[in-house]
Amino acid sequence: MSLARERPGVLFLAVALASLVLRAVYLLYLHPLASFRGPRRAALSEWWLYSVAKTGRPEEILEQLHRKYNTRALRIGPNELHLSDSTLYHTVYSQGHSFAKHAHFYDAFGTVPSLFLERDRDRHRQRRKALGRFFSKASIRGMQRLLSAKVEALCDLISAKANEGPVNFYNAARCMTVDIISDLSLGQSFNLMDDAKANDFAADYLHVFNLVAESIWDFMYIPLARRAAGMIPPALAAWIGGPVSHFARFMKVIRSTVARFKHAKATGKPFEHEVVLEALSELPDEEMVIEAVDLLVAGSDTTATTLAVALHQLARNQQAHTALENEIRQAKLETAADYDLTSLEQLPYLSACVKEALRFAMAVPGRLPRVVPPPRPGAGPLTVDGQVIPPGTVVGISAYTVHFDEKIWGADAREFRPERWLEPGAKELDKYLVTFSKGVRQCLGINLAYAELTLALAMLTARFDFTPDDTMSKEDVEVIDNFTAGFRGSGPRLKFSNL
Ligand code: HEM
Repeated sequence: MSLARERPGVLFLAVALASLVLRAVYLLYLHPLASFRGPRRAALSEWWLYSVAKTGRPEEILEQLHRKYNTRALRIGPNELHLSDSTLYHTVYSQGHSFAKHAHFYDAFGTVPSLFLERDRDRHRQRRKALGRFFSKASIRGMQRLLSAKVEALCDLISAKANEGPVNFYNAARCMTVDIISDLSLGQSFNLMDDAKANDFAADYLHVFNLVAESIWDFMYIPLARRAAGMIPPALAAWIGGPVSHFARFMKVIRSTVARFKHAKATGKPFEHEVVLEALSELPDEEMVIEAVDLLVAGSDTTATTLAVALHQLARNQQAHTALENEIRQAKLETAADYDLTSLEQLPYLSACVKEALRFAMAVPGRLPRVVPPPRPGAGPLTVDGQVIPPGTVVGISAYTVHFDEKIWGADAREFRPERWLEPGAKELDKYLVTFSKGVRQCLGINLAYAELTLALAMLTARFDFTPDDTMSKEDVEVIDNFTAGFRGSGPRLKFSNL
């Protein structure tokens, strides 16, 4: 009693220390995950996971730890496990909605529930239905002219710049994918390709995507950071300058496009083609804005990274490059009209290159955390190596784990080898191509991504020879994970010559 009155600070510290010690004892010895192996620091707090994420290469670190602790269910947080058993992928990411997205992880992406963030089963289904029609295979085929016009514009730009030295192909691909998704979603292309003055294709808007990517782990593990960022008024953002002001401008453009869309709809003036906003027109303005932002972010760098990795690998792998070139030449693709998606999809080597690029580049390489549901009648509990994973545990399996699993792909799992998709039994491999995740929350943009990759690989191979820029460093092409993959340095730079 007297200590509380005379030295309240000391008492407070003693209580705080005791509760920390008690919490540590609970987490290490009494928690339902106490028997799962992993670093002690991981069991004690989420800061360990934050520090691992910030290295940019969390998947490699987790892979080493699975080996070190000799477990396929590694404890990576107080209540989280990373699983390295590829056969469980379809259980965790299933057609049923039973494994829900983990709120704490996904809150980093925003607070307004977009399709990507919605956790309510029925609301997600409704939104998915509304948007799904637009991104169906048939609908994407219907947009083929728009897509090939954009790929052709990229080829023309590269052709014009080919004599000026190597091209930053990663940025070039990003400009193209942003132009495509902005046109499809908003009915108004950002025209980044038109703004690209030099061979580095360093359009201002790409800084916005860099900013989103670079902040994601801070926003995830430091909630205060995301709240503070959300409160920056536009005038202050403009004053801060750099990527923050680009982001404010980006939001302004989207808000005014949504307003313009609503006005055009009310006055009966249609857009040149059907746009995604149409499917969302019943939503409140802010939800429309956030959905458009999500589509722009989800539908640009992901495809661009995959395309950049594909071209870089083909530039390094003469055998694969020649095989693709021969197939494209024999297909006699002379005018833009010959680049018909249905016909291109029949070209086996091209299709193998697209799949191998999706496997090897894995534009979303990491774990997608889900919460283990309570057991359902008739279904057994989630079990790894004989250990039952308690309901309420957060679990995730990385695409990196599945795509580099030698039991599935063989000893050359870490090599870019399109031929693996043409060998006997290759059909079985489709199941383990998890780039877009699987089940009810799998990517909405699969058909669009496949179409862009197919058209771009075909057109670029038909028009150019390309080789790596020999001034590129290892760091330039080192892939890092900011939820979506990016590069530590410039990304692939390639020398193009017209064929
Ligand atoms: C190679 C390119 C792409 C890759 C690798 C990719 C990957 C993924 C992955 C792994 C998810 C699941 C994320 C999670 O569960 O947290 C996802 C969801 C999503 N993707 Fe993609 N994506 C790509 C292209 C696109 C494109 C072009 C669009 C544009 C429409 C798009 C829009 C979305 C949306 C809206 C979701 C949320 C779906 C839902 O929760 O129902 N993605 N994507």
